[in-house]
Amino acid sequence: MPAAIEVHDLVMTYGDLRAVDGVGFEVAEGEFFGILGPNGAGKTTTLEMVEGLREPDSGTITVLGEPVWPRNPGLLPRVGVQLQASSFFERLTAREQIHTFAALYGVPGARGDEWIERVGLVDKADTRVEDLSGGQTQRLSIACALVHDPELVFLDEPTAALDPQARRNLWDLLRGINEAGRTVVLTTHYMDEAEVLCDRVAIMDRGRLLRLDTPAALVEALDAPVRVVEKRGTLEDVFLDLTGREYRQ
Ligand SMILES: Nc1ncnc2c1ncn2[C@@H]1O[C@H](COP(=O)(O)OP(=O)(O)OP(=O)(O)O)[C@@H](O)[C@H]1O
Repeated sequence: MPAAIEVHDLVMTYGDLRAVDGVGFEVAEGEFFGILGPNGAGKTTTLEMVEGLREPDSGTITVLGEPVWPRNPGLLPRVGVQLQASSFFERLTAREQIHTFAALYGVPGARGDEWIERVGLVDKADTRVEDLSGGQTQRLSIACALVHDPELVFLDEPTAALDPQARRNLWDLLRGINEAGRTVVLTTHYMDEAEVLCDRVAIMDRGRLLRLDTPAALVEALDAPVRVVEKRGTLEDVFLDLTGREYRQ
């Protein structure tokens, strides 16, 4: 399968700090790829360089066969990036926000309405973005990243502020777009999320890539004693069984 992303020997320093220190990896087309690592590992910096938002000190990056730096406008319609809430247009409602994104990408506003529904924000469509909760804002930012049906999607901790209902719904949504052939790259702090969703994960720490493999192979290779507990489900499964999977406000 051709590579959607090729990264070689990426370096980014902030003063004395090597935030990203010789990172290299490939992501195949159609792959669901996760980047894991503790706070400050260099995940966001890596992602921003791969997205073409930040210029690396050194190293090369190719996305969908094209270089990402200097900024490559040809890639914009083919790639979706979940922006931080601070990048929203001020004083627009959720619907106006996503319609604006749709218009920028030249897709019909109706597509924005579909996405409002898919992320469970119909009741909040007429609410201004600054009055949305953290989880609602996050769902809107994901919808805005996907409204133009990009071939490749980047999501930075997409489920960080979400309740279990929204998290599971987002998992289903991301799995769906991946099964439809889209490449998905995300960072996460949730191991269960990485295990359930990702074909392969890269584990970073202190700017370096420590391991890269399928979740199963990484667990298999674990050279440490583990406590084996037979489980029928997780506490989260119980919680969702009791409280349902519908989006909450
Ligand atoms: N603009 C910047 N100026 C200076 N240092 C920075 C800057 N951006 C990031 N850093 C530092 O670079 C390191 C890597 O940060 P980065 O945000 O990439 O980590 P991360 O793995 O995404 O962390 P988290 O899980 O907390 O989001 C951190 O030590 C951070 O403090």
